[in-house]
Amino acid sequence: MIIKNLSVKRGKHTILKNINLEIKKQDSIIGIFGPNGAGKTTLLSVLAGIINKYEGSIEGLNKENFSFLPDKPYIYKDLKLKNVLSYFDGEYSSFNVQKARRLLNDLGLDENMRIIDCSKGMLEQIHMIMSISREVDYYFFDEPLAAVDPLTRDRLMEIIEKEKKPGSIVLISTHLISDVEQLFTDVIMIKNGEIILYDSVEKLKKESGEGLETLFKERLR
Ligand SMILES: Nc1ncnc2c1ncn2[C@@H]1O[C@H](COP(=O)(O)OP(=O)(O)OP(=O)(O)O)[C@@H](O)[C@H]1O
Repeated sequence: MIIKNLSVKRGKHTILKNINLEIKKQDSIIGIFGPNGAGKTTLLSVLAGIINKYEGSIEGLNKENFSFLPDKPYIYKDLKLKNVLSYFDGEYSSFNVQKARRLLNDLGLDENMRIIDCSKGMLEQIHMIMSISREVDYYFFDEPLAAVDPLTRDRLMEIIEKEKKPGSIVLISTHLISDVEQLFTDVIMIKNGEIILYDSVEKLKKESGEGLETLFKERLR
């Protein structure tokens, strides 16, 4: 995926400023960090085609080769979980229904449960399972692990690592840096709509001798 000179404006306000990124390292899991309002959701929404008013170009993405998990629940509340499975199965040729069933079962989520009866954390798990069960080249997850308890968070992180399509690339925006930092191979930092850093975690840690959260606070001060 190659992003060239990407800018997003709302009236006089520029939300993303001339972003250039080449994201091509297979099997990378990239954390997108930045303060509130930095532009993380806007960037992921542009990549997912939700926002289509922008300047610049994005190469390498098409309707069928990415899976997007927005920061708010979007699954229709009146459905039972089994209907959600059927819906995804019919809607996306990339959806692996056996994988989704296995993961729901592993997490103890009953297919007969109605979405409206799910807790916030359960909803987050269901959305993640639906998203990761698509066999795609790119996964875009916007703040996916905010509502789950620490044990479930660990299990979901394991699921992201193990269950994504082999060779695929995952972009995850999050504020939970220290909780999830072992998941990331690379980091993108955004400040005021600009990319101020894109590097591998290994290199950053070696250079600074710090954890990612300390680095984040230093760079974004
Ligand atoms: N529809 C809109 N109209 C005007 N401004 C917007 C709109 N959507 C987002 N913005 C502005 O764009 C900026 C970036 O917002 P965005 O949601 O991308 O940030 P974020 O990094 O995801 O923040 P957070 O960490 O709080 O979720 C903010 O200043 C926000 O006010």
